[in-house]
Amino acid sequence: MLKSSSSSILRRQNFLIRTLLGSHYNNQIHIINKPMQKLSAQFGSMTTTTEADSDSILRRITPTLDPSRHKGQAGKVAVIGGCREYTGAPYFAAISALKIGADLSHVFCTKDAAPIIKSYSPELIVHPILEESYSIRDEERRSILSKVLAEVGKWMERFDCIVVGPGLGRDPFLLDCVSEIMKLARRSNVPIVVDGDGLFLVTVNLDLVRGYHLAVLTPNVNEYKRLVQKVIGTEVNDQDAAEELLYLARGIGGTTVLRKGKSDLISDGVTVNVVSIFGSPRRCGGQGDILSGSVAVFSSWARQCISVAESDSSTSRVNPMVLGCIAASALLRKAASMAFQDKKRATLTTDIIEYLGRSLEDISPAS
Ligand SMILES: NC(=O)C1=CN([C@@H]2O[C@H](COP(=O)(O)OP(=O)(O)OC[C@H]3O[C@@H](n4cnc5c(N)ncnc54)[C@H](O)[C@@H]3O)[C@@H](O)[C@H]2O)[C@@H](O)CC1
Ligand SMILES: Nc1ncnc2c1ncn2[C@@H]1O[C@H](COP(=O)(O)OP(=O)(O)OP(=O)(O)O)[C@@H](O)[C@H]1O
Ligand SMILES: [Mg+2]
Repeated sequence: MLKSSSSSILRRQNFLIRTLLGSHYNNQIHIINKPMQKLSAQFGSMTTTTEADSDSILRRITPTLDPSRHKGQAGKVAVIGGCREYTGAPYFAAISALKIGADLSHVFCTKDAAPIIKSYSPELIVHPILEESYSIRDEERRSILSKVLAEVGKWMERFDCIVVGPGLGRDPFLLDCVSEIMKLARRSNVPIVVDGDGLFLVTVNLDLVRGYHLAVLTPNVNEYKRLVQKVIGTEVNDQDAAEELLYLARGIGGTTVLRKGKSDLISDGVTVNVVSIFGSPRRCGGQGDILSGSVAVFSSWARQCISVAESDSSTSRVNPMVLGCIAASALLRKAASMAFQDKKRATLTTDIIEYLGRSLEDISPAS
């Protein structure tokens, strides 16, 4: 890790952050309730911010199980991901959405990944429509691209949110198709959670999400590093983590960014929130996929909640994508902690998924 005192790059970054954000944005580092907790203890940040009151957010946005509601009203989400190498990631994201309470969960994946993902669960609606370069001829590209778009287009407006990237892979033709799917989602005002290889794509072409307030990026340590390099042009600076994230989110035009780590930091360029509830010391793969599926559901619920309470000006100022991130991060950590209590070193992502329901039940009981 670079030290700010020893790096001219970091000095430049600090200067940029302070100049561009100025005191105005420092004042808006947001505090969603709860006792003050200095981030400096963890990050050495010059910013004081607080732990988000995730329990009250979870209670506020989780819909009641009302018998008058019909299928679909609790959320319809889609995961765009799943290829030859990765079939677990899209499954984890899509099944987590259902376990939290969404009504329908789709997966749009490559043709060869589809039967495998279907075999994991009959609950998922799996569309075998994407193609990788190895399986097509050059002259077929254009017609396949339009077929993919027509197929996804039939569904797009029905979705409350799409998750782009878990287990997507990095095949160039596949990523071209997914870029077009993201543009379609934007035109249809469908929120987009970008994770995994979707972040690789977005880091190469930031315009896919720039200025889109219904997008959330959920980078892990490597994905965050690449984003910071691309947007800010520096190395990651953990000394001023909150300011850096604020600056990054503003650099992408107000897109929400959830930086995953020991504590999860969330910013939309206006506020910075932290979720640091104890989770699990196990770092098995797939936990980020649970998170992206969960953000899709909770941000959809937060949007519903805010649109119902639109007359209340204090609620309508709140960014539903930020609320969705706080709720998802907290729920995952609570579920991970329960799974670890039970399974200890043997804890795997599938074990954590099994605790999502109980974790939410403790905060927002079904009846
Ligand atoms: N079972 C599955 O199908 C899974 C598939 N996954 C998918 O795998 C693809 C690549 O994701 P990655 O997260 O590996 O991509 P990254 O770009 O984060 O990782 C690339 C490399 O960095 C390493 N790395 C990852 N996390 C690290 C950390 N915290 N500190 C230091 N090094 C780290 C990895 O081992 C890998 O060699 C994505 O599409 C992702 O969704 C993952 O979600 C894990 C589970
Ligand atoms: N050091 C840590 N301590 C506690 N929790 C952590 C730590 N690192 C990550 N997490 C939590 O684990 C979850 C997944 O983060 P992680 O960085 O593993 O994502 P990822 O690499 O994208 O995962 P995936 O393997 O699904 O791609 C996040 O919600 C984060 O809060
Ligand atoms: Mg990941």
